[in-house]
Parts: sequence; C-alpha cells; structure tokens
Amino acid sequence: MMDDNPRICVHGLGYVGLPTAAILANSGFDVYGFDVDPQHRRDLKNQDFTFEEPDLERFVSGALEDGLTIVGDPRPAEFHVICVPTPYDENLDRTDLTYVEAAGETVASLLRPDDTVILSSTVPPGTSAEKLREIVEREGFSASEDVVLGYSPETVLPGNTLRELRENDRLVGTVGGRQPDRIVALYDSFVSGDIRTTDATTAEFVKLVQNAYRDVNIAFANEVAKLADEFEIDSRGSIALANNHPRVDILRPGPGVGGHCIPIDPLFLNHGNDIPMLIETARRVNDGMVGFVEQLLEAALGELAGSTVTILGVAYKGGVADTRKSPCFALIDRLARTEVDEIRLTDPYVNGEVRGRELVALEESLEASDASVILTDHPEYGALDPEVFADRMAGRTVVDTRAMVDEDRWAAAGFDVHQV
Ligand SMILES: NC(=O)c1ccc[n+]([C@@H]2O[C@H](COP(=O)([O-])OP(=O)(O)OC[C@H]3O[C@@H](n4cnc5c(N)ncnc54)[C@H](O)[C@@H]3O)[C@@H](O)[C@H]2O)c1
Ligand SMILES: CC(=O)N[C@@H]1[C@@H](OP(=O)(O)OP(=O)(O)OC[C@H]2O[C@@H](n3ccc(=O)[nH]c3=O)[C@H](O)[C@@H]2O)O[C@H](CO)[C@@H](O)[C@@H]1O
Repeated sequence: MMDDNPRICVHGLGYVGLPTAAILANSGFDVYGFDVDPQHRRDLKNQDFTFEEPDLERFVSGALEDGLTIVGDPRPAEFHVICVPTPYDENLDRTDLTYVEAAGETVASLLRPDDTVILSSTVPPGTSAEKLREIVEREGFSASEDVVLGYSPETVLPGNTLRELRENDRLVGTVGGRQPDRIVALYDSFVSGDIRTTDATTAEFVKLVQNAYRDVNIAFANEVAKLADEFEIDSRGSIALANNHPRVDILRPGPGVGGHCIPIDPLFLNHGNDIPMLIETARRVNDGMVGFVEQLLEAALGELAGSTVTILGVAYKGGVADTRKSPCFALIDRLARTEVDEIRLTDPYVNGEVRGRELVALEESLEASDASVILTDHPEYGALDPEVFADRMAGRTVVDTRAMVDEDRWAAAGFDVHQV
C-alpha cells in the first residue's frame, strides 16, 4: 500500500542515511536528503566525496544526479526517515539521544496528517514508543491515529553496504498499534530479503541483541585463544578442530572488537536494569584483548623498554579505512604508557595521523623495528613477505593477532611468530 509518488525526507546523511537516501531515489522516489552539517551538504552537492566501497560511490553519484536532492532545510514529505548518530555518553553512562530528539523536533514541525516517520538509528528499547512519540505528538498529531511512527533498524555490514542494504532481511516495528503496511511497502521497493513486522520496542531490542550476540561470540573466541595460550596449544588449530562438530561454530580470536556498533550497542541494553552480566563480561573480555597482545609482545621482546614497535593495521577490521573504536587506539595508549621508545603505524587503507603519529608506508615503518604487531586482517596482509621484513627490521618478533602469516614460512625466515 503506497500513496502515489510519495516524497521522502532522509534526516542524517552519514554511513547509513546516505546509502538509504540513494537507494530510495534509485527506487524511483523523490528524495530530499537533509544533514545538519553544511559542509557535508556542500560536498554532497558538489559530488566531492570518496567511498571505500566503489560500487556505493557510483551508486550515490547516480542518485545525486537523478532523484536525490540535497536540501539546506528539511522539507515536508509523506515519509521522514531518521538516520542520525546515537553515540554512547561514557560520562553519563547512557545513550546520547540528543540527535534523535533534535531530528524528531524538526520532523514534528513539518508533519501533516497521514505522514509516516521511521527511525533507523540504533537506540535503547522504548525510544520510539516513548521519547520520540512524545516529541512527534507535540504538534497535536496522535501516533495512534493521525500519523504512523515506526522503527526499522539498519543491519548493513560496513564494507558491504549496498548489497546488504538490498539483501538483508528487514524488521519493521510500529508505535501505537498502527499497521506497518506503508513502511513495509517503502522497503519492499528495494529489499529482496524478507520484511518482518512487530512493535517498535521489539524491533529496537532485536537490533541490539544481534550486535550483543556477535560481541559475546567474539569474546568466547578470544577467551578460547587466551586459554589455548595458557595450555601452550595452538588456538586457531583448536578452534578449527572444535568447529568440526555439527553444532559448534566458534568465531575468530583477535585484538578485540572495534567499529562504532558492536563495542557500543550492547551497552544500550542495560539501561535501568542490572541483568546483562554476560554481555558486560563479554565487553570486558574483548576490551581486555589489547592487554593480552601487550603481554605477548613483552614476553617475546623480554622487555618493552627502549624498543621500536611497528603496528600493522589501524582500521578496526580488514578491508576498510574506518578506524572508529579500533583496538589500535587502546594498544597505542597502553604502549605509550610503557618505556617503548617508538611506535610506528602503517595501514594500506588509512592515511594521516593517529594519536599524533603520522602513518607511514609499510617498508618505512619496518626500518630498524624490533617487533611488528599485525592488528588488522586486511586482505593485503595475507601476502606479506618475510624477506621484506627481514631486510628492514632489527628484531625478529611478529605478534600476529589475526593469523595472517604462515608461521612455518616466517619461522624458516628467522622470525619468532606469536599468534593470538
Ligand atoms: N555505520 C553503520 O554501519 C551502522 C549500521 C547500523 C546502524 N547504525 C546506526 O545508524 C545511526 C547513524 O549512524 P551513521 O554511521 O550513519 O552515523 P554518521 O555519523 O555517519 O552520520 C550521521 C549524520 O547525521 C547528521 N546529523 C546529526 N544530527 C542531525 C539532525 N538533527 N538532522 C539531520 N542530520 C543530522 C550528521 O551531521 C551526520 O552526517 C546510528 O544510530 C548508528 O548506530 C550504523
Ligand atoms: C551482528 C552483526 O554482524 N553486526 C554488524 C556489525 O558490523 P561490524 O563491521 O562492526 O561487524 P564485524 O565484522 O563483526 O566486526 C566487528 C569487530 O569484531 C572483530 N571480529 C569479527 C569477527 C570475528 O570472528 N572476530 C573478530 O575479532 C572485527 O575485526 C571488528 O573489529 O555492526 C553493524 C552496525 O550495527 C551491523 O549493521 C552489522 O550487521
């Protein structure tokens, strides 16, 4: 069920909002894209941007030429889709909903009877039905009768945005018992996965549970890696053997969990309750992995004092330039508190400065280095050549947190490889 030629206003044109606006425009809708950041709006209007996902870059460019209009003021529209940030405020120990509130107020001021509002930001359960509903209803329209207020979480995997936007199943929840048909019809225009419906609070909860599930499972893999180290056995080999069981599927250990979703979203679940013990423990296990990496490094070098350490990989995961909440930051901070003489950083996807340190090319980062720590599973690191390292490094220590190098080959080249 869809009105004729509905217009859509997307609020917030970041990682989620911009691809969403582009795919809606590509589906034939007239889409207004509004972002509060004037420089970002200018860049989008001038097509002055680069994406690390080339298919997405072409897709967004195409939409900006036809169907997606960047606007300096949000416009009245039959649909408003809100994709604004929801960071976690560590000082207040709660989700910062000020961006959602501000966008909600803007939408409320533009609302007309029968319009539909969809929140897509990740939020604590109850946000749409309580806080956002209260804001949306301020201008006198009821979310039970006059307008439709819904929540539909975004589940795209950074690095694979366009495909997952189309192919992932989608959940749609509504407030006040309203039928979700209009929202389902909107997503049905581009989603090939299944679209399921529920109430808004359940949809908010499910999104958080999915990311908490991933966090807990990665924590289990990390704990297995630490236990394997304790028993002096190979973690990855053990996990591969365990995974031969038909009901066991352990994930990959690593230096901890980065990105701006999984380390944060599980925290949204413990608002006003003291239930999530496992989820909180998983957070601590994953955040603690850089400490384990430091221990491996220190044990391998004998002492950290006076050493030069090269960190390969600043991005939070392989194949992306995104550094948000990367384990790299925590490792740099830990090492900077020791007597380490120098920390070098290199990453094939990231340029510029991190924690006041300029990133350099791989070869340069290895010159006279005592130890290399592989932190990110960039595909390029699967082809690292031990001879290149041997020619440049002073030491022969490699801490490989992602099992990127072949231990036997590197051992034959004289390296002492320590895997997580
Ligand atoms: N990045 C992801 O992979 C991902 C995946 C799933 C869900 N999410 C969730 O989606 C939401 C958005 O995340 P993101 O990564 O796109 O954030 P982002 O920081 O990349 O983009 C948000 C944009 O919103 C703009 N903005 C802020 N307040 C605004 C307002 N009142 N009106 C209009 N624009 C406003 C900002 O200027 C920014 O450009 C968050 O809740 C996030 O947790 C993100
Ligand atoms: C449930 C889920 O899948 N949610 C996804 C997630 O996207 P993401 O990019 O953050 O997810 P990951 O790829 O899992 O990476 C997270 C970190 O975990 C490390 N890792 C991973 C696997 C492993 O076996 N061992 C590890 O150590 C990895 O290196 C990285 O640091 O959140 C988005 C926003 O909500 C979702 O939209 C998106 O669906």
